[in-house]
Amino acid sequence: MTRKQKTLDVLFNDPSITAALARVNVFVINHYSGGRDVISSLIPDADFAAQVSYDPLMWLDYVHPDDRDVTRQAWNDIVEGISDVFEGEYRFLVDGEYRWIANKGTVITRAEDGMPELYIGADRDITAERQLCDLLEGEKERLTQLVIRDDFLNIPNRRYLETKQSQFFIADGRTPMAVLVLDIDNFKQLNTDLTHHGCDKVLQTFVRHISTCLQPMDILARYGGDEFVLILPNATLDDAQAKAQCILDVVSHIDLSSMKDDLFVSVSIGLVHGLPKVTEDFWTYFEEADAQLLLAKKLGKAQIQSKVLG
Ligand SMILES: Nc1nc2c(ncn2[C@@H]2O[C@H](COP(=O)(O)OP(=O)(O)OP(=O)(O)O)[C@@H](O)[C@H]2O)c(=O)[nH]1
Repeated sequence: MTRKQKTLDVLFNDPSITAALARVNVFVINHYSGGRDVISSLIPDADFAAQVSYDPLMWLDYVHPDDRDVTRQAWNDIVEGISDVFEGEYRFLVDGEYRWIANKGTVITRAEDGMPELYIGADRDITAERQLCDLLEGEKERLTQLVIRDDFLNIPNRRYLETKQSQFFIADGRTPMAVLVLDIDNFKQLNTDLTHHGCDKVLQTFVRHISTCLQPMDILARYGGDEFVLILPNATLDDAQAKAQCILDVVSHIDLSSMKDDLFVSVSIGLVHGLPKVTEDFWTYFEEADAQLLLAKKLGKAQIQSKVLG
């Protein structure tokens, strides 16, 4: 008896070994001309087991359509003899439902035509692990959103500006960028006139009004208190100045008469525009815009001061 036949006898003809292998998620497939033997831990599907044709690609029909192309590519390397070792994670039809399976295995022998003959691998149902990972990922994303958003005004906060710069600030020397720093004028006095609670409402109204000047890709963040940052990726200087003017106008139309007569709101804006260089970051632009804001305050408030960075 050949060494190979001995191996096959042990694997397939000793029921205790067959059962033990399946229990520890080891599966073995022996293809031979005209049929195949399978020891399987996770492929109890009667339909699959009943298939006898020698088609090493047939099992891919049981892989979820969304995972099939990637799995097929990896398995093709095995079939074509490019590699003997296979590793993959995919959804597989087990007893009528798709389960996530991790499969790692290797071809032990090939037939004369080079096709895989004896394949041994370990497969594991990782559905519960995947579900837990998805749950944790979702929770992580939810917590991240909580940390980088101002939950009172429902816009990004300072931490967003500090941690997500790569998402909104392109510094390649050729992409235009405008950064505006906005600060409500005389908010301290307004707090005295309208109470802190009343001014909280003003902050919400302020954000609602400003939003009418913005487009989806513009980012309005609360820096803190009554100070806000507006990032206008890809904006021309004219666009940025038009938006700043729009903000000045809509804020001047905020109606406080339901709270108190003869009160109005205004905002001062520092605007910086340029083509950020690789040596610059968001804070370079922020500092310059903040300096322009200070100038606007000094020159009488309710105005825009701009600077173009070289
Ligand atoms: N109602 C309310 N007030 C806040 C909040 N955060 C900060 N403030 C108040 O906003 C005021 C900010 O005042 P400043 O910006 O320093 O000064 P200002 O009176 O606006 O003066 P200028 O900025 O020079 O026009 C302070 O009185 C803070 O207590 C908030 O969340 N709600």
